[in-house]
Amino acid sequence: MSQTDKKSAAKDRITALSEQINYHNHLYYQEDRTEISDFEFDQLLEELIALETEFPEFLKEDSPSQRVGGTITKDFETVEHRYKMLSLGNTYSEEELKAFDERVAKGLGHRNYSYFCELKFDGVAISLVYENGKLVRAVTRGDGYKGDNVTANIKTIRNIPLTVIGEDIPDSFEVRGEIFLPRKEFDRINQERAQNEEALLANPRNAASGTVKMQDSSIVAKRRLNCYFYQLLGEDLQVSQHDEAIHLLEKWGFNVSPTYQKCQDVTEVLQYIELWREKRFELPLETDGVVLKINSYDQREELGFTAKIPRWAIAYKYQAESAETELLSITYQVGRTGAITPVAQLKPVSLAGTTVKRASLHNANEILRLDLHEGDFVFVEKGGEIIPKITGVSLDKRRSDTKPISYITECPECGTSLIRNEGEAKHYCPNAQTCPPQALGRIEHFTHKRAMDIDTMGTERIRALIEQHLIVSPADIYELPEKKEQLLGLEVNSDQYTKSSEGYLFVSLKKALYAITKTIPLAQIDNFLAENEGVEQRELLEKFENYVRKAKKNIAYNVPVIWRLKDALQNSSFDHIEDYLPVPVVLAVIFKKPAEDFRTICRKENTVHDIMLKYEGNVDGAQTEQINRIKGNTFQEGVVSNMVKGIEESKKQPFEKVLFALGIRNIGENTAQLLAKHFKSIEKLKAASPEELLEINGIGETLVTSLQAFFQDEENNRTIERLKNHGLRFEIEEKEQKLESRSLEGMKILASGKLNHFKRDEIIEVVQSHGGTYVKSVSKSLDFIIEGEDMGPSKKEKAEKLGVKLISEQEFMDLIS
Ligand SMILES: NC(=O)c1ccc[n+]([C@@H]2O[C@H](COP(=O)([O-])OP(=O)(O)OC[C@H]3O[C@@H](n4cnc5c(N)ncnc54)[C@H](O)[C@@H]3O)[C@@H](O)[C@H]2O)c1
Ligand SMILES: [Zn+2]
Repeated sequence: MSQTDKKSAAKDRITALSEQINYHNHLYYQEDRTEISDFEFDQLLEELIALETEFPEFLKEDSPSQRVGGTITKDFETVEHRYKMLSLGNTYSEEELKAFDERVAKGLGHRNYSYFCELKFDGVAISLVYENGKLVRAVTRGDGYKGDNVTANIKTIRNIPLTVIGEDIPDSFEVRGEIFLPRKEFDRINQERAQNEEALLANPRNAASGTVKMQDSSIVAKRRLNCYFYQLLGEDLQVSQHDEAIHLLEKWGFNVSPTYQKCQDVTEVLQYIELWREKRFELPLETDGVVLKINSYDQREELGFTAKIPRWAIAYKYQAESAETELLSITYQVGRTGAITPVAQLKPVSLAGTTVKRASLHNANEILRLDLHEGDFVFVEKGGEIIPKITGVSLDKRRSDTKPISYITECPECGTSLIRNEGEAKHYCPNAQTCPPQALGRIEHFTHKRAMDIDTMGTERIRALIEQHLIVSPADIYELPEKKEQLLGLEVNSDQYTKSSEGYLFVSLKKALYAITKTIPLAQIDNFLAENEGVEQRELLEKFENYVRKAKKNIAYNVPVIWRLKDALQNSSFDHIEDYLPVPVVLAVIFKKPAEDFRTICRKENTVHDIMLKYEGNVDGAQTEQINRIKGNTFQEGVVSNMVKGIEESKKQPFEKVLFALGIRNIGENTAQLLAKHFKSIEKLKAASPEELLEINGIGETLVTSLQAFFQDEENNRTIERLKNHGLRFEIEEKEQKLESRSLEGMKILASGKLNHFKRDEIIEVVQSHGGTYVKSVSKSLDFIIEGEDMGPSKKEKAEKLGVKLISEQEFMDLIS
């Protein structure tokens, strides 16, 4: 290549890299998500810096190599930093770390310096400004020069000192640290989100960053953020070394992670790095490396800064562990809202101490982005995420004849054509009424403690009833008592099943091996599988054969059975899912027939019980026994009568609970109560005009639309009719309407903060039983607010602004007594 060609190629590459880096910076800092790993990101940046160094004429002032990646948002007040908040240089290798040390030695002209090592906490940088001992401002890093004023949010973090007391506190100083979401808290939030079928938070860092930038401080307060501090800045600080500053921070009550260590030279630094490589996973938060800083402030000054980073510090980043493995197939999960999530089924591979067999793929876009083909070899990585993710495809290993993965078009649970709304990443199954996971969501809501309260129908049981076509609509529940006979013997536990993308039923390897073999107890099979966790299926079956021979477990019968299983697997074209076997293959072994014979009856069925109902061939006694061993637990007499009792009991639930149980969109518990009290019967509610509805405080347009849509659907009206015939209450009983007093008549009231004498729900009832109306948000129309402990500052401010009176809990009690 000629010099000019090389130059123009470099120029193009610089432009392309800058664009890419800006794009990923935007995702990372503005949208709190990532599409590539930090390592990949840092490689792009490194390549850019190398090119810009070789061709300085192409270095632009606004190049991402010259700027801190974050920006300021328009949602918060912008504040200028007194001291710039810089980024850190980073490296992933020991050589580069040593090279850094050489640069330091050269810069200072001697080796008489020490390092201070800290872990690199993976959160969000924050600057706290204190004046006269009081926290006056908390600002994000932003673009390094200016950041967002997020003081109200930061004040909700419990261990951040709002006031610093002690001797010699400087009039003004600044403290910097990292806000983070503790791993435990992150897990808790995600568990809650999973239960509510909300999108999961991807990793603790993004979650912390998103939380700090929330507009509502009361939500921030609910997420227990925490903070570690690692820097003190100011004019007349009586310290000349970083370790002294850290000790001062500790003394003043700032949360400092006790993981720091002073190191005399780079060898000690490397030991520190090794010490924490694994141990850091025991810490309560995510860390992604080590930061080493020159301890002496004078020496720091001598070394100075580049445009973006200090020359006296560097971050050593631990590389996320990555592994390569084969993509076996893709399965699709259907959520309770109908959302489809693809899951990559992988050949087991060991990664960061665990065996990985599955990776999340999020949605169809992710599959396109990765350009996944059938049978690809993929790279999996376990970063801060809970579920491993696929970071790329090994193109060298791709066979020439493979097809790109084609996304499913039908729901694997019910066969309905999937839809995808414009602008949304996920596909949905629109069959809300009868698609099993969606029906499950509706019925779980119906039986919930706060609705019909049928606690004898837990999720597993409901799922079993739906999957075996005994219920789809809530009204079907009340017909179960007449079907006692059918209930006995139904399969309950369906965790043992899964489905392939084509809708074929798969059963766990454990159950399958148990069913096809003789005289090997389930517990022993379980043990065998646990000991061979991570062994790929084909090899696993070899091992199982050896196990049978060695343990002398009916070799004459069992070994040929294992051969038949291997043959049947080899000759069938079903997807491959680790830990599971296709049911047609298992049936083929049991009935000594080709798996093809079972193909059709095993599609779109949820249990072996159902499949056998469709099977027309002969079944002898031994085979029946084998089939029964595949099945999960079954409904027994005690369970059935218990369930029936719970169902009968639920008929006594008051109208407001029934109304809530119907699951009308946007109608929560309180609204149901409000509507029930106001209209007193479902007929009157149904007949109400939009105007009538809107007159009720707390009822808005959205609710009116939801109600109309609900009653327009004939299916819903049929359900109501059926429920009525079963004796459920669709009107208020006289005694429910009795009032305790009229002392709050006509008043609109809200309680905020924690009350000492009433629970959340109780206060609503108390207000209503004295003739008042409980209102959920602060507005001008309120008569007063009962101020509890820790009432949110933003709510209080709003109330004051609107001139709404605040009264204490005691004053309220006086009012009603
Ligand atoms: N994957 C992506 O798409 C993507 C995109 C942009 C950035 N990134 C990653 O994010 C990082 C962005 O770099 P950056 O500019 O935010 O700098 P940085 O995160 O690499 O380093 C500076 C920051 O480290 C933090 N830090 C944590 N512990 C510290 C300690 N003990 N002492 C001092 N500082 C500490 C501070 O918040 C400081 O602002 C890079 O590592 C990059 O890989 C990834
Ligand atoms: Zn469906």
